[in-house]
Amino acid sequence: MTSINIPRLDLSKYTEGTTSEKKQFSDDIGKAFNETGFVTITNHGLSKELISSLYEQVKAFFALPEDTKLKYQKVELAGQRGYTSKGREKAKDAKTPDLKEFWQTGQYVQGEDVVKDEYPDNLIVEEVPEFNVVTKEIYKKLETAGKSILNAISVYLGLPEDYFEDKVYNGNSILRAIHYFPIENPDALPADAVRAGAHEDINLITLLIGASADGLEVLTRDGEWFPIKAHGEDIVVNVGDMLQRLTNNKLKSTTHRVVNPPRELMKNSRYSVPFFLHPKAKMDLTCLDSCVDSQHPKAYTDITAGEYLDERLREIGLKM
Ligand SMILES: O=C(O)CCC(=O)C(=O)O
Ligand SMILES: [Fe+2]
Repeated sequence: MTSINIPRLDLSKYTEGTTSEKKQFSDDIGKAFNETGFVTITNHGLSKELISSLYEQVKAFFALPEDTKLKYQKVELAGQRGYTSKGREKAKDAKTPDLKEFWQTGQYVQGEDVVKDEYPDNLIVEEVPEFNVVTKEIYKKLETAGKSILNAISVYLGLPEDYFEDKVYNGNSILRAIHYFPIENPDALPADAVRAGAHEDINLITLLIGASADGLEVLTRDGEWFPIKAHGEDIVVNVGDMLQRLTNNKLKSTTHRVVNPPRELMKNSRYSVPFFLHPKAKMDLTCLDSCVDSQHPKAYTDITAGEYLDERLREIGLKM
């Protein structure tokens, strides 16, 4: 069996550490992103209490009657805000939709910014008022943690530490609360139906709360699936396709999936909350000069983040 290194890193060593601790963090996360594209993070600024309260509210939302949840489904927004019901999203090359339903919250735009008119408004769940409050707080805290991680990555890449700052300010990031719903009769499922089919994330980096429940697996370079084991409140952070593209494959966007539990546990729900950190649509994803040389010829055409996102949302069935 392949063993892969998914290091557990302390983010406070970067945000509050000495010069040498900061350097160490950049080196460690850079190396891990170069090899497998996954790390787990502690001291990320989200308290245990905040995370439990998030789960409480997420459970309360998904427990609402389907009719109520469907009030918040806006197909014309390609699932980018509000509710997406069962059976709508599938992994890029899959035939059968994932066994999940989810909710998406977008940016809370600060100040006067042209993106205010580009982004759809967030939807407010009237029936569960606290859900709106806690998802907003989680959005902001994960965005802050994500920005620190991008700073550390910039240092690793030899870029100015603030390279991503203006690109992700008021960026198009999405917080997604996912409910992998109970399956009462596993025999009735199509043979290829899974909680989340093998895929790569589209965005720059993903920060995931909820790794404590089993099921998340990454594909190793030897073609074996390797389960991610994280401690209770750890956050799993991985590289998405936008960062892989910008770095001309120096940082790896690794394929991952969520497998179904053993039959006897199919009746249990699984919840997870990924934050997909996106830049503004106008960010240029042209491969960085510093990542292109004769051993690493430029692997991608030039594209902006907005154009790339559009292309990808079509592939997963969310955009027509
Ligand atoms: O639910 C999980 O653990 C991972 C979900 C995921 O990979 C995704 O939504 O992109
Ligand atoms: Fe993912």
